[in-house]
Amino acid sequence: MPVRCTADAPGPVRTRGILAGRASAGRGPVPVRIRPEVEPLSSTRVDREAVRTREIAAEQEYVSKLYGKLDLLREETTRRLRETLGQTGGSPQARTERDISTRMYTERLTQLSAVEHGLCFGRIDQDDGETFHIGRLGLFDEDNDYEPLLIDWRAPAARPFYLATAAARDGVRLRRHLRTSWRQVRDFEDEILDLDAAEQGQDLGLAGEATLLARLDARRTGQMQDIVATIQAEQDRIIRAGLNGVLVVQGGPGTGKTAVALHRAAYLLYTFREQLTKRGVLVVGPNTTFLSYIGQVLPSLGETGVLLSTVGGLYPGITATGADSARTAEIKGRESMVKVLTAAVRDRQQVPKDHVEVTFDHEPLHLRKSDATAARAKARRSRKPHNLGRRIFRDAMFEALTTQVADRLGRDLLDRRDLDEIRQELRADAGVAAAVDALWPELTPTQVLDDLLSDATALRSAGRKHLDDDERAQLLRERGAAWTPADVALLDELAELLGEDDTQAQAERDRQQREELAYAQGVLHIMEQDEEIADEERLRVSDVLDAELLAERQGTRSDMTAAQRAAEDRTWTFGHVIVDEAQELSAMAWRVLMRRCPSRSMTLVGDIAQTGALGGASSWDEVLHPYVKDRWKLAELTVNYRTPAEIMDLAANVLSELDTDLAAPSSVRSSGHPPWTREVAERDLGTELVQAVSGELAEIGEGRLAVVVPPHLLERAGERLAAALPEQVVGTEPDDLESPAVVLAVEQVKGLEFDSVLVVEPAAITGETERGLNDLYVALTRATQRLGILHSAPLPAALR
Ligand SMILES: Nc1ncnc2c1ncn2[C@@H]1O[C@H](COP(=O)(O)OP(=O)(O)OP(=O)(O)O)[C@@H](O)[C@H]1O
Repeated sequence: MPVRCTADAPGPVRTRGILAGRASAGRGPVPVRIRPEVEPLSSTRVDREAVRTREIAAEQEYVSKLYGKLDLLREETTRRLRETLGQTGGSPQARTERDISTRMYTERLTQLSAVEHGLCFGRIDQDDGETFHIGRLGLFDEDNDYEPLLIDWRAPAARPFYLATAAARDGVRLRRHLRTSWRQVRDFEDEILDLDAAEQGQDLGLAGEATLLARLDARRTGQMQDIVATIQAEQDRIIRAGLNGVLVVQGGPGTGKTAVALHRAAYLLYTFREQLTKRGVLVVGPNTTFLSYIGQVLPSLGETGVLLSTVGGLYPGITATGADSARTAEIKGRESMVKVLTAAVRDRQQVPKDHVEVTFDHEPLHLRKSDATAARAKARRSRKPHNLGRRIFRDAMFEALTTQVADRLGRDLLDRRDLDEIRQELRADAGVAAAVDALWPELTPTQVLDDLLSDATALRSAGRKHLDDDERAQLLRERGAAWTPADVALLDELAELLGEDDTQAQAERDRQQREELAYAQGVLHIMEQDEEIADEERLRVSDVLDAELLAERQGTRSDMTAAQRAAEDRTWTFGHVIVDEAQELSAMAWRVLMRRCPSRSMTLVGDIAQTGALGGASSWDEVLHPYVKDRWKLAELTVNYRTPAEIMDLAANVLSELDTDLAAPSSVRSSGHPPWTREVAERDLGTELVQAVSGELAEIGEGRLAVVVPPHLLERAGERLAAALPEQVVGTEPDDLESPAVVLAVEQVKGLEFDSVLVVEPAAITGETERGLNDLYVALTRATQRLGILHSAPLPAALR
C-alpha cells in the first residue's frame, strides 16, 4: 500500500485526471501516480512517517552540501573578479585577457546569484543504482574526478526527469520532486515509474501531481514565476526542439506557451551558447505590461543576455507613447502600407515644373526639368534606397550643371582639369547645392512619417492607390504627435526605404575591424605559445575562443552583452527570435521581425483563437507563407494549467461561437468555485462594482484581482474604485500589476493571470470590435481561481 508523503497537498483543488488522461489520448503514457489516501493511524503509518523524516534529513544533507559548493564557487569567483579589477596597466595582451576575464567572472557571478532559490528541485534514481539530482545549474566535484553533484535542468542527462513515464522509463526507476524553501528541504514527493518495484511494496510513492498542483494553486504575485521544477513532457519537447527553422507553438489559454517560450530561450542559450551569445536572443511580447510581468523569469534561470522588447520598442531612439484606435492600428499594420510609404518617399524626389533658377558666379544657372528628370530616372534605376540614390542624383545634376557652365564659357576652350574645377566649385556653392538637394533631399524616417501623417495632401498623393477617403482620415493626425507602436513598424520600413548614407562611417568601421582581427590573431598566437609551454593537457584558449570572437569582444570592451548592443542598433540581427502572443502582430510588424532574423531561427507562440488585433493573424500559414512558404513546424499544447474547469467550461461556449472547430484546452484542475454572474441596473453599476471588488478581495486574501472593463469604462471604473477603496490600493495603470486589484482593458490583460477576475459589461467588450468575441475569450481565461461577471446590458449569447 503506497503512502502519502506530502505534507501540504493542495486543499480544495481537485485534479481532473488530465495528466493521467493524456496517456489514453495517445500522447504518450504517463507514470502511474499513486493517489493520497486517508489511512487510519496505524503502526505502519507511523513507520512511514519515520521513513519520510529520514528521507527529508538525507535530502537536506545533500542539498546543504550543494549550497556549500555554491557558496565556495561564489567566493572564488568574487575573489578572481576583484583581483582582475584590481590589476591596471600592462601590455595590450594583458589588457585583453583582463577584459575577457572581467566579463566572464561577472556573468558567472550573476548566474551563481540567480540560482539561490530552488537550487535543487529534483532527483532521478536509475535502474543501475545511480542517482542524479537536478537543479538550476550544473555543479561538479573537482576532488572526485568531476563527478556531477547537480545536473543542470537543460543538460541532456536531465531529460528523463521531465520525460520518463511508466511505459517509457528510459532507465529511470523513481522521480523525486523536492520542495524547498530557501535552503531548507520541506518535503518531497515521489513517482515510482518501475511498477514492479511499486507493487513489491516500495512505499515512498506519492501523488505525482501534488507539486504541480501546489504551484498552480498558489496565490499570484503579479510576477510570472519559472516552472523549471514541473515542466511537463509535452512542454519539454518544445523547449528542447532544435535551434533552426521556424517553430510555431499553438495552444489555448493557460497551456504554458509563455512559460515554454521563456524556458526555451534559457535552454537554447545553454545548449548553443557560443552561437547565441554573439548574436543574442530576442523575446518579443505584446506590450510593456506583459514584459514587466515576465521580466523576472529569465534572470531567475540565470540568463540575462536576452533582449525583451515589444515590436514598438525595437527602433532605437523612439519610445512609442501614443495610442492608435483599433482601426487606425489595423490600417497602419497592412502590408499595403509598404506601397504607401514607397510612394511617399518617391513624392520627395521632385523635378521642377520647368526649371529652378540659381545664381552661380554672378550668372543665372538653370536646374532644368529635363536634366532633373534624367537624373531622377538614373538614381531610381539604381534601386538604391533614397538616401543612397541621392548621390547618383546629385552626381548627374552636377554633371548637367557643369556642362551648362562649360557651354557658357565655351566648351572648346576647356580641358578636363577645367571641367573638374567647375564641378568642384558648383558642389561647393551653398546656393546651388541647396537647390539640388531640395529636389532630392536627404531624409530621415521620422521626418517622412511625420510629414505624411500630418498632411492631408501628402497622404492623398501617397495613398491614392491604397487608401480610401475614410482610411486617410483615420491616419491623419497632428504634426509632432506622439509615436504609436504601429508607427514604429512604419518607421522601420522607412529606414529601409531611405537607407543611411554611412559610406564613410562604414569604411572607418571596416578599418577598425581589420585592425582588431589582426591584433586578436596576434594575441591568440602569443597565448597559445605560453600555454604549450605551461601545460599540454589543459584546455587551450583557442579551443574556446576564436580570433573573430576575441576581436568582437575587443571591440566592445564596455562589457555590453549582445542584447544590450542589439538594443542600440536598428540593423542588429539576432541568433534566435521568440515571439509571444504572435497572433497579434500585423503584417508590418512581421516585416520588422523578419528583418531582425534573416536566419529564420524563430519560435512563435500564440493562439489564433485569442487574436484581438484587427490586423492580427487568422492562420499561421497566412503569416508565414510569405517568408518561409510551408517550411515551418507546428507544435501544440493542449492542457490548460491556469484556468479551472468551471471557468473553462464557460469560456468554451465563447470559443465554440467563435469557431466550432476550435477545441478548448482541457483544464488540469477544478477550483470548486463556479463563475458567478450579476445583473444590475445601469445606474447602480458603479456601486455594485465597488461591492463586488471588496467581496472578491476578501475571498482571495493575499492574491491579485483584475477588473476587466470595456475601454470606454476604463477611466471611470478606475477612478471610482480608487476613490471607494483607497486602502486596497486599486491600481489603474498596467504597471500596477502588483497591487491587490487592478483595472484594465482586455488589450492590457493579454498573457497575464490573476487569482480572481471580474469582467464588467461583457456585451460592450464583444461589441467593441470585430474581434470582440476573441477579446471576451481572453478576458474569461485570465483567472486561476475565481471569475465574476457584472453587467447591466444583456449578456452575450455565449454567456447566457
Ligand atoms: N509545467 C508547469 N508547471 C507549473 N506551472 C505551469 C506549467 N505550465 C504552465 N504553468 C503555469 O500556468 C500558467 C499559464 O501559463 P502561461 O501564461 O505560460 O500560458 P499561456 O499559454 O501563455 O497562456 P495565454 O495564452 O492565456 O496567455 C502560468 O502561471 C504558468 O506558470
